[in-house]
Amino acid sequence: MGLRDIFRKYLKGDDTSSHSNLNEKTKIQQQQQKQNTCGIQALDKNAPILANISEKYRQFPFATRRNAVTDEYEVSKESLGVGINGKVLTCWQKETKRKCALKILKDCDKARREVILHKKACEGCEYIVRVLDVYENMYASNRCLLIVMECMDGGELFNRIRDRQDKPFTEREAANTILMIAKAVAHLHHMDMAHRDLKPENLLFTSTADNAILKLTDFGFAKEGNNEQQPLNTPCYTPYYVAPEILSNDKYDKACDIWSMGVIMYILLCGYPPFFSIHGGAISAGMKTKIKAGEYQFPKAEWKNVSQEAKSIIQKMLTVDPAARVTIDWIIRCPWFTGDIPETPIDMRPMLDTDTFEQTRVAIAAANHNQRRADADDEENINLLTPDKSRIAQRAAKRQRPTVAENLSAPLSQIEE
Ligand SMILES: Nc1ncnc2c1ncn2[C@@H]1O[C@H](COP(=O)(O)OP(=O)(O)OP(=O)(O)O)[C@@H](O)[C@H]1O
Repeated sequence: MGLRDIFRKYLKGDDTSSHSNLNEKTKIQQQQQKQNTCGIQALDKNAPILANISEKYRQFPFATRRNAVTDEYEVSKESLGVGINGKVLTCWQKETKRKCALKILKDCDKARREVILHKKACEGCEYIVRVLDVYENMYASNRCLLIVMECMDGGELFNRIRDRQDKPFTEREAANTILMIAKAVAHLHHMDMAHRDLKPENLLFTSTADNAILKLTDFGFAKEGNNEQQPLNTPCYTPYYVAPEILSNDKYDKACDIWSMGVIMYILLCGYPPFFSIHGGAISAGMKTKIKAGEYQFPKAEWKNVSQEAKSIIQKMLTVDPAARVTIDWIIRCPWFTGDIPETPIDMRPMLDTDTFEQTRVAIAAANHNQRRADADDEENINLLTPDKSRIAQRAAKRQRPTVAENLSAPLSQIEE
């Protein structure tokens, strides 16, 4: 049995937890529908600065609006996506009828940092989701920041590949996709910013058209400058994409984006991640060891038709020592992107298997939520769905059988072929 089949088997292996995860997701969505647009209110012009906002974030470096977002936008109940910070809703600009996306964050330092960095990053780069407006409003009795963004109608990276039935994904397309990600990351790194949460859920297509552009979003963990004496106490990560230096609690910044890109590139070329496991918690000790040692393989079954050049780029991206890892400028210059790339079809089904992939995301989000709540740094950024998500997290923590996410977290060496 090849690694692709093993990955597929373990994705599908845990029916009970899959169902409960699906139910939890439905519950989150129902709760969101209830909470949605009702109760968004203007913020009084003279409302005092929140006591918990630190000096650094008191002033936005751009104009925000304090009138209700509903003055200019029709806010729908339709949810475009579920993130750990809550909901992203569809809205329409009343004047232009333009479809947009609305992300609501409880106002606090972390939310302000996200908005400020996202707005700054999207200027001058077509590969980063545009922030159109920022409102300071009241919502569900909380002071909130409402980010109006361009609507990415093509959806998330893997969902688009999965939904495409007509032709298989190829190495040529993988190169085009990675190049768009690389251009977004290059823009950030050149402005001395690291994204630090690069994953397929944060990579969205403008539309479903063939020539759609892939753009990066979610600056919730982005960091500017080289202020390295203050790493997050408990780094947040999605197990598949986490860089070894984060697991070792070392300083981490731009180089961790390169590692995550390496993982995404690996998946795009074979259909399963370089590091996954079948036992233990959301990220098992065995999986951590493998990531820290940079131990992964290019099994012949899936990799024999992939170009040597692509493999070599992945190897350089997945270099354990962040100082020795290639930089984004090196990656951008690789001839692989522009050269004669094979049209080898890639079987993405294991990773993209419709339901299991969604359920895995929910389980990982729940596990991460647990971790984030333990981090005093993040404590104040409680999202508007906290009660529901806490329940999922508690349930995930108590569950005897491994969840789907947990299934994905055992080292490859533990898998017997
Ligand atoms: N501009 C947009 N257009 C369309 N869909 C979007 C847009 N922004 C976000 N989404 C959808 O909402 C989901 C959650 O958005 P986002 O990642 O910004 O939220 P989050 O709460 O910070 O998530 P995370 O759990 O990754 O930290 C995305 O994965 C995507 O599916």
